[in-house]
Amino acid sequence: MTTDPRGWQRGLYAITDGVLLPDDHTLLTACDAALRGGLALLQYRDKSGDDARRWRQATSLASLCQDHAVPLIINDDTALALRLRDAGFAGVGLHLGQRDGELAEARQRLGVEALIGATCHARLDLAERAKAEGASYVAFGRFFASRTKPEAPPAPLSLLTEAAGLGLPRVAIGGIDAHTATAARQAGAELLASVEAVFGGSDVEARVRHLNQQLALIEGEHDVTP
Ligand SMILES: Cc1ncc(COP(=O)(O)OP(=O)(O)O)c(N)n1
Ligand SMILES: Cc1ncsc1CCOP(=O)(O)O
Ligand SMILES: [Mg+2]
Repeated sequence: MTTDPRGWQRGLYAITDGVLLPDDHTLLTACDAALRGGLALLQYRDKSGDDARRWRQATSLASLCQDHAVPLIINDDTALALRLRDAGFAGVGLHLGQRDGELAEARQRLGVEALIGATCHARLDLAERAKAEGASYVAFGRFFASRTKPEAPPAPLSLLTEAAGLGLPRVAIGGIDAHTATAARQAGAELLASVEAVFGGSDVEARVRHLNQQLALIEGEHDVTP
């Protein structure tokens, strides 16, 4: 699905935000720029509760992600992910928090191929349960101060190292930027999830390229951008 030879399991995971990207044009322009900069995954996270807006924006993003061969992950909403899949979009996945519905049921409804991620906060037991219920990746955090979700419970970086034995890609979230990404990656996170560092300023493509360069430096690679 993704053009990155390492697939969706490693790299930058951008998450949209209804405050930073308030209208369709801003959302689509910024996501297109982020995809050009090089993403492993893109998540549509919209808390508006406006079904028409959510369908309109999700279909546009699904089409964009398909063009870039990057999976689109739908936050919170199993029904929306299913509806997109049934409309013929490829590479549509789902991210569920602890209060967003049953992961096992979502896995059954979306099928074995779908990417489904789970929020595990600072708890390995939640990650083990998510794995047993069919999660494709487990997300921990927040690891650093976050203006997007300041109330998210804090987690220690050591948790990422402890979670290595799960054998699933580990996502680090919460205050991930070009500086903090280093520590999260070194602690073991394969995927670095970020809202503000990606979408919190102008020239989103340059911001993503800079983040990817930081990740490449950590790994001693020359470049991870496409
Ligand atoms: C990759 C990733 N990790 C964690 C979250 C947080 O999910 P959740 O706890 O359900 O909180 P909301 O995002 O729904 O506010 C996430 N969205 N993505
Ligand atoms: C959704 C979510 N869950 C835990 S922290 C967070 C927000 C991440 O946003 P930012 O990268 O701007 O800190
Ligand atoms: Mg949620």
